[in-house]
Amino acid sequence: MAKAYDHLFKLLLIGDSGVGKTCLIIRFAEDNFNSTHISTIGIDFKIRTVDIEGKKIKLQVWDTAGQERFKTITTAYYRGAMGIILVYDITDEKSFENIQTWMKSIRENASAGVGRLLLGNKCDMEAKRKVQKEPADKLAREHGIRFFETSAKSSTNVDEAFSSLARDILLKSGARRLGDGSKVSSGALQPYDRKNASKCSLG
Ligand SMILES: Nc1nc2c(ncn2[C@@H]2O[C@H](COP(=O)(O)OP(=O)(O)OP(=O)(O)O)[C@@H](O)[C@H]2O)c(=O)[nH]1
Repeated sequence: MAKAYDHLFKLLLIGDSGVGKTCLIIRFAEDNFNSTHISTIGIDFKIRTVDIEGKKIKLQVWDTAGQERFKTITTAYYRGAMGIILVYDITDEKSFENIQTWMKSIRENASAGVGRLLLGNKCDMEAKRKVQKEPADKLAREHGIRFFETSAKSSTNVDEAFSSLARDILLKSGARRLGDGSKVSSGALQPYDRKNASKCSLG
């Protein structure tokens, strides 16, 4: 029987409790949204297969608990991730300030060169916005990563964000394959240095 996919990529979402990590994953994997906040206990994952550059990419998306008390459990999963999505809430300044701490946690716990992506979630709540796009854009540029404003509620940029990270991982693994003649199927990826892109259709 033919294999149902060409590549399996493991992605991980991190960020403060309540920024919408679980909702983003549920929107992406099940096209659904729930307005109640049930804090993730430890770690969980969902799967969706997407088509990128003519390849079937199975994305295993891991959801981590944002609460500090689960940190020992969640950081243990960083190492196996090929892409890490850092999420803050555009209505919560503190969650944006803490992105620096989450970046540090990636440096300390993830594989070198892991793909990264910055998301400012809840961009449907423009009236309650506390974090402007410019500082987030600047931060993403400083780290050489892409940035999107998303809304799990209105579906804005959710598919685009996951697909862009998957595409970057695919391209990087292809580049490595060309470079050293060996196939890369996990972990060790090159640092990301493409031009940062950002958009929010509600911006
Ligand atoms: N308006 C709006 N609310 C959202 C959005 N995404 C999530 N929420 C709400 O924010 C709250 C927290 O969402 P969760 O997805 O549970 O947050 P989390 O980051 O997984 O939280 P932890 O599991 O505690 O780390 C819930 O009440 C969601 O309904 C969004 O895009 N827009």
